[in-house]
Amino acid sequence: IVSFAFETPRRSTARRRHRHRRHRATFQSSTSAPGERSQSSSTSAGGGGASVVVVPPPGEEEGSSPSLSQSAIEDLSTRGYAVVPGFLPRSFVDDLRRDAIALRSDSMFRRAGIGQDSSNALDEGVRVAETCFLGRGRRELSSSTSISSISSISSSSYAGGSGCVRDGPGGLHDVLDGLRESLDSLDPNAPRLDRNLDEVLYAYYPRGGYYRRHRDAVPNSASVLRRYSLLLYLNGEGYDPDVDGGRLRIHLDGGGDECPPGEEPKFVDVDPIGGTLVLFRSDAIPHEVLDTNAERYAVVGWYNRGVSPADIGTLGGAVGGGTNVARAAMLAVGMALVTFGVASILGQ
Ligand SMILES: O=C(O)CCC(=O)C(=O)O
Ligand SMILES: [Fe+2]
Repeated sequence: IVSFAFETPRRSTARRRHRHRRHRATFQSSTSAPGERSQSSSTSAGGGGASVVVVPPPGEEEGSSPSLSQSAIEDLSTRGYAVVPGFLPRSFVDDLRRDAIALRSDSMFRRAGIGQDSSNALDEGVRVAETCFLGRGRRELSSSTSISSISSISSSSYAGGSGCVRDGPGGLHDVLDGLRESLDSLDPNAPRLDRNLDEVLYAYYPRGGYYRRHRDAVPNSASVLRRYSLLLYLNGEGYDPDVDGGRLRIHLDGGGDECPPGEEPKFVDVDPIGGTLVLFRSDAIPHEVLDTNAERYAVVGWYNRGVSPADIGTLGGAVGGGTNVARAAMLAVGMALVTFGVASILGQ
């Protein structure tokens, strides 16, 4: 069993001063049982061995939009996932969490189904969570509570009216657009990610929440369009994964929704500390949210490839059986693209 630790930009001001430094974290031997982690680690691994470079990029400068470092891009292309602690500055994290809390108190969250399945079924054996789909400029998501609570606007470049921490300049959607551009640079030969098909939501796990092992993109469903999954944790400074649970477990055993028979479990656990970004390949990385002992907030998103004519049979079936309005809307956009813009879909 191996584990590793790197500095995280939480609590200690001494640590915060060093947050722009580059940290190389290397797996070390440890005697802990699978799933146990060292007290100080932000990420720990079970069963495997590898070297991980984590670069907290600058996010605190006024007016700058956090961007993906080259090493995170390399991690993503070589290992299929990247973890970036401190990607978002604390004030931004706090504003987004307040926005999510305000939207939840305005009843804009729904019990979450199992996202990658075309029926989007509710299954408490697999997942206990609530979600609120976010689209740029979705007007019904302009919570009055969320306007007054946004504190980072005065001290940074965010501007605009209600929901501006999402929709305003330098807000969430701008950050996510910037990440999409970085992801597009990963494989210049692959078709562009389709901005019209981005999916973004707030996710809330209550105490007693979880999301059992799954993949975000599975064949024969609309989720097949998902290329990259994104997680941005929004938990407050008091969130302590040793007590509050809710770690993200990234499975590296080569299996799909289950560990292959006879394989040793191999995984990395990520602390859902506010500001941490996780990106991974939606089809290749099974993962789960371990049981939560406290309320847990995150932005969850998917960057999708465009719809190709070959997809239409599969996706048509998915829309027919679907109850997920956002997914159906996404597919409607995709189908409209096929109808009206085949050339652009084929990249010609
Ligand atoms: O919140 C997390 O850490 C992961 C959530 C997830 O896997 C999902 O929403 O598909
Ligand atoms: Fe997932």
